[in-house]
Amino acid sequence: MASLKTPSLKTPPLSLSSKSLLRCSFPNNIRFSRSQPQSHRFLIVNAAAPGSFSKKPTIPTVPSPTSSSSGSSSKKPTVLVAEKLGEAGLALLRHHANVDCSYNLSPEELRVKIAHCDALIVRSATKVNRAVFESSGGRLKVVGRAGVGIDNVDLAAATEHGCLVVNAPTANTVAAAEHGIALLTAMARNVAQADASVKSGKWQRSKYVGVSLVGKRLAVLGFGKVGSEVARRAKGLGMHVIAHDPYAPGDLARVIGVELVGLKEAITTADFISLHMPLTPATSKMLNAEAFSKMKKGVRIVNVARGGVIDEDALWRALNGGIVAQAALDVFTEEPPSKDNKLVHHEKVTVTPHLGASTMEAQEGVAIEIAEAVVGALKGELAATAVNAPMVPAEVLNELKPYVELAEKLGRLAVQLVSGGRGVKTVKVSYTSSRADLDTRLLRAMITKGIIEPICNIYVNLVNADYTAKQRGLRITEECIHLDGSPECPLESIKVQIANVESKFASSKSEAGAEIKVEGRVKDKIPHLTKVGSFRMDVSLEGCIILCRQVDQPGMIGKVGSILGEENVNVSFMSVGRIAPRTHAVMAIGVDEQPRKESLKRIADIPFIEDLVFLKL
Ligand SMILES: NC(=O)C1=CN([C@@H]2O[C@H](COP(=O)(O)OP(=O)(O)OC[C@H]3O[C@@H](n4cnc5c(N)ncnc54)[C@H](O)[C@@H]3O)[C@@H](O)[C@H]2O)C=CC1
Ligand SMILES: O=C(O)C(=O)COP(=O)(O)O
Repeated sequence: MASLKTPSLKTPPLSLSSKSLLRCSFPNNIRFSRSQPQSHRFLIVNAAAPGSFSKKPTIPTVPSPTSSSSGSSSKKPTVLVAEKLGEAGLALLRHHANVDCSYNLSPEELRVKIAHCDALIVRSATKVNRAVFESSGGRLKVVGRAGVGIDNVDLAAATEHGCLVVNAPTANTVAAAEHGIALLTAMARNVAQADASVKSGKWQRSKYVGVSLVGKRLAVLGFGKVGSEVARRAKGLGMHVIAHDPYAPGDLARVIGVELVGLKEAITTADFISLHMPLTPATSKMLNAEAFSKMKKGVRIVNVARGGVIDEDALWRALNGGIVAQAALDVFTEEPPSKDNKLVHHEKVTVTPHLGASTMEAQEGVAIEIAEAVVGALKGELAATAVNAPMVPAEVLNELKPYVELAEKLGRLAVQLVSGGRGVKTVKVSYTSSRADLDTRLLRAMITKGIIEPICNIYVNLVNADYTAKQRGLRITEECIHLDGSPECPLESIKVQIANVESKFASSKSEAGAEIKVEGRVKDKIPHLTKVGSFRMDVSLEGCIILCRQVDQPGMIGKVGSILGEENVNVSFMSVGRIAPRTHAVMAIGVDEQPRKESLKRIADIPFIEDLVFLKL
């Protein structure tokens, strides 16, 4: 028995740093729950650069404006590396792309250069703002952030421009955690101040008496990759560690022996606070005057996250007012901080110049991680670390690949049946599946691509599909018709319906005449068209298709076939769908090349052919 239900869309959790920054919008009627482990997330971007390296899955895409098909250096994509990157990463990039290492570019120089680049790699110092995307003229396909924090990249602008943003979220975790611990211990024992004092010829042993860490309460704010590694190490130092993170998994905390608590409890009870959350609108100035006023007198603060999560003026006042005994800061709201920055010069503050990720090991690792992600994305392969697009697990992607092709082609066919391509606003997609947890994001994106690209000059990919649909007022609703059956096959069929439009092929409308309706399925991994309007057929979706409506009678196939033969048009398949014998039928003819207008007219003029349309796939 078939039952109707809205798809339950199981999507993996976002990279923790990206969770609150993801700005992809989805239609109102669909809710996404995120539940799969984050280690196997992948995304595909429609950048079609030449490919001869890995055999990872790709999806069929339209070539990007800069794509090429040969391996010659002039045809290779160009990658601008705007900040220092480890040699191993550069070597990997050079293998697949022309690499322009231009460091310390001014914003103007970056905007000029970017128009000639397919990818950009940055660290934390380069502001990749809207102007950068606008200056790229659509050529920029990938921004690689060689590190974790992506607060220096305008994700909304990237998404609107169909540009994928990837980061390197794992390679510098340990380095950042070690730096956090280094600052914690150095601060507690006044190492930096004492060092400067000795070097200036003094010997002030009583001035630099420190505080012990053992038995003290450390509150880790942001219990993600870095925060949890800091917690692990602090436990080793004998500290009592609590953590606050609204999204942290409780089981990881339990394993490490850390108690997850609310923000209030964390900041009011801690002797030490270590910050490890991303900078987002929600975390901006999270430690402000109000927060400081609630803290235990004499609290000590470490920040290896982002300067912006602290209200720096409020911290300065809290230091002077004796609430905060000491602070150790690796990061600042403005970097580098101005020469007269009050915090930098405060005697109770230890500072480093954003060194959290700066170990030899971390930089080599980050460079490789980002180079692989960027090269892969340029080739249309999977990106495990996309931060501005929905991500699909690799195994799901492999399985869905032929259905992804089917989805795009059905969208492309349906929109070509609309008179003048005008008035396409309401699209309903129905999936028939025995899977209760069918992930349709990729399919919906490709249907959107198929519908939008033939009618307007917009490049649509998985990154900007939902955004582009919304911009164009295109409302796509989805339903999943659940079948009892083997869940081996992810999808039985996909149906695309476009409502409230004129059709240039009347038979493509449903019985009620309200919507243009096309339906397809995958057979032997090949997408097939199985229904147009009320007419069943079975044609593989390759090349081009001629659809003819005729009065069903003997000899029609022969007549059409002869004309195509005379016109030297090669037929790849033919299929006739009819409601009942000798009534009306729709003939679908697959052709390898586009027939001349005159050839199509000769077919249309055959007696009893009532309607004809030519469709490109
Ligand atoms: N100083 C440096 O050189 C480095 C700095 N970082 C910074 O550290 C941050 C964290 O890095 P990872 O641990 O790798 O990222 P992550 O994504 O693994 O962890 C961030 C955690 O913060 C949590 N979070 C989000 N909003 C929060 C809130 N309002 N309150 C408390 N927790 C919240 C998230 O749920 C997540 O668990 C990065 O975003 C980056 O800004 C990272 C590496 C090096
Ligand atoms: O990975 C991060 O978030 C960092 O802050 C490291 O920044 P960097 O790449 O050293 O400029």
